[in-house]
Amino acid sequence: MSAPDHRDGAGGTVAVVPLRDGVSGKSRLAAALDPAARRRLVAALARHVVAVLLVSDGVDRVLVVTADVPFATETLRSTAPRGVEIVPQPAGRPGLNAALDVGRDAAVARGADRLLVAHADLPLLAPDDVAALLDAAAPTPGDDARGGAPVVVATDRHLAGTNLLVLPATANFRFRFGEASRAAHVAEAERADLRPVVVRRPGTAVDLDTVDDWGELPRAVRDRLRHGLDLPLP
Ligand SMILES: Nc1nc2c(ncn2[C@@H]2O[C@H](COP(=O)(O)OP(=O)(O)OP(=O)(O)O)[C@@H](O)[C@H]2O)c(=O)[nH]1
Ligand SMILES: C=C(OP(=O)(O)O)C(=O)O
Repeated sequence: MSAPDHRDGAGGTVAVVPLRDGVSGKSRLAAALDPAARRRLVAALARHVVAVLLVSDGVDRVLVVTADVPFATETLRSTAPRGVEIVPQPAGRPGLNAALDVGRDAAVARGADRLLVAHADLPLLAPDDVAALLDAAAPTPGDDARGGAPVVVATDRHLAGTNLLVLPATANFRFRFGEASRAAHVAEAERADLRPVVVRRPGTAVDLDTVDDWGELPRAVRDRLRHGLDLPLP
């Protein structure tokens, strides 16, 4: 069952997508793609993730947090009319975890009761994946009495990182993206007395960081991303 639609009012589930600048991202792909191709790739991937979130049941709003507003604006030009909002990341708050704190503040200010953090580099993400994460989450954020877990961690294919994360918007939960973040987020949920569940599905587990990740993508997906072409929505 999908969450109620709060598009016209306060509350609901707000997706927060961190997006790095158009120059430095995807540095680990430098051996496979030149800077212009990496920029096209980052843009096409971000458009894909945002487009999936915008059509997913249960997602009420999409915020993209970035220090590079011109890049994000250009990247999302085709999706912006459909409701994505770009939130500037101040220069004094650098890094991924700080970006998410900025996004959380913005989401709470817009009345969010649940956050869905989604990285902008998930080429196989589909609306069914988003639905599965929200189904695994407690219907009332922070309350698992009616089934579902307050914190849902969607890990990567190595079971090491976190590609998406569902949590109550106002929970005392520190973002711990970086090395071994799957275990760090599970520990953080337990510290905050919020039951965590870890989910691993093909659409949520495949992120694009390394040359190995690039090589494992279906050829048709690689060809589109190399040229900055949008990925088809399933
Ligand atoms: N706003 C913001 N987003 C970030 C930052 N660092 C990473 N991201 C985003 O967080 C997600 C995961 O990024 P990573 O895979 O850790 O880093 P990356 O920049 O994509 O790639 P590498 O250069 O290889 O580390 C992607 O959506 C990035 O765009 C940051 O400092 N600020
Ligand atoms: C920062 C993370 O992602 P990535 O593996 O994309 O660097 C993480 O998993 O915590």
